[in-house]
Amino acid sequence: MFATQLFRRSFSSSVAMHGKKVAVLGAAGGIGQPLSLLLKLNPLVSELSLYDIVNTPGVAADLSHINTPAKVTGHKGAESLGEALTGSDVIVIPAGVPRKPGMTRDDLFNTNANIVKTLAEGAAKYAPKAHLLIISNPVNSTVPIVAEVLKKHGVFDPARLFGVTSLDVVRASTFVAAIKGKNPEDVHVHVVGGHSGVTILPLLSQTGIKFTQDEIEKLTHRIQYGGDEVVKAKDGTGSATLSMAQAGARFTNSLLKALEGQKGIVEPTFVFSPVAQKEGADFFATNVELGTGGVAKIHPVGPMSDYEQKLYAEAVVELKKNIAKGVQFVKGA
Ligand SMILES: NC(=O)C1=CN([C@@H]2O[C@H](COP(=O)(O)OP(=O)(O)OC[C@H]3O[C@@H](n4cnc5c(N)ncnc54)[C@H](O)[C@@H]3O)[C@@H](O)[C@H]2O)C=CC1
Ligand SMILES: O=C([O-])CC(=O)C(=O)O
Repeated sequence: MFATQLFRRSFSSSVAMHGKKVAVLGAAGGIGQPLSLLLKLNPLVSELSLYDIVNTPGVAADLSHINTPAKVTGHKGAESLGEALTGSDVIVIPAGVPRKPGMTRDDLFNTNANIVKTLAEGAAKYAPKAHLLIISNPVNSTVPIVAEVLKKHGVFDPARLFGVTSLDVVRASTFVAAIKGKNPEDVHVHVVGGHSGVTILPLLSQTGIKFTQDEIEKLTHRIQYGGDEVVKAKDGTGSATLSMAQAGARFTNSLLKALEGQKGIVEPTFVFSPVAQKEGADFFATNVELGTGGVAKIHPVGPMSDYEQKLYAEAVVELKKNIAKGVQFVKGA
């Protein structure tokens, strides 16, 4: 009870006037369950619709006993996707397989591309005005897949499609704070680019913190490959789930607050963006101001050191390939 109250206070100090319907697709999974728990505690959520191909009735029954206002419904199997999605304001997608040691995120493409495409088709049909938050990897390709599916259905609005890259920013704060003896909550790192390896570019030069070149190189590598630390430690049983659930709940909460009309909410996210379009990358993560219609203002990358400029060039080369692969998957089908 006390923990619940603490959680609720940390999300928002004011009680929602009108809540939103949030659907979680992949809700029975390693991310889906703790993410759904955190969303059940969020006072801005009036209805929580849990969809998966397995186990959602149990997850929904369990969460529904928590004494917060959000109404919880469970939907299992493809035939129930329509009822799960209809009326959704926000759809969060953590459906799909996670990595095992030795795999890259791109190795998940063959399985997850199909899963995400099917779910995007459902969203286009049953909730064409919803905001879509994509967690499923490889994010650099799954977000373009969703965009192409929505375009095919004539319902693509770039202001309502987000790749969730919040975990990179959460990790960057934690890792920088650890070596500088600071409170991680006080450390803000602008992480730009995409969500895999060299495409993750932490702009440590913008933090105002002094680093040696050795610290910069080690921290950059750790932030780029933070996901691998968890994959290795989980030793074949999956990748980050709990930290991802927290990061995903944080992003969803920020969006919900912006949809309710709160101003000045900025989150890093991978969106259809002009930032790197002249270099050929149509999607790019930078800080984005959120508003009542989703993306309100895309911030530029900002000043970069010579070292960061070199990494930026490497990131864009890889990102372009990942984006093209996603686009081709839908266009070539
Ligand atoms: N964006 C990010 O920063 C991060 C992304 N991820 C990615 O999130 C995804 C999920 O990871 P976990 O939750 O650990 O995996 P998991 O295997 O524990 O859960 C995935 C869930 O998706 C469900 N699912 C599979 N096919 C589905 C379909 N067609 N429709 C609906 N649900 C379906 C499964 O039944 C399962 O419950 C992975 O692709 C992983 O790489 C993981 C961590 C961070
Ligand atoms: O590493 C993975 O495969 C999962 C992920 O995206 C992350 O933890 O950042």
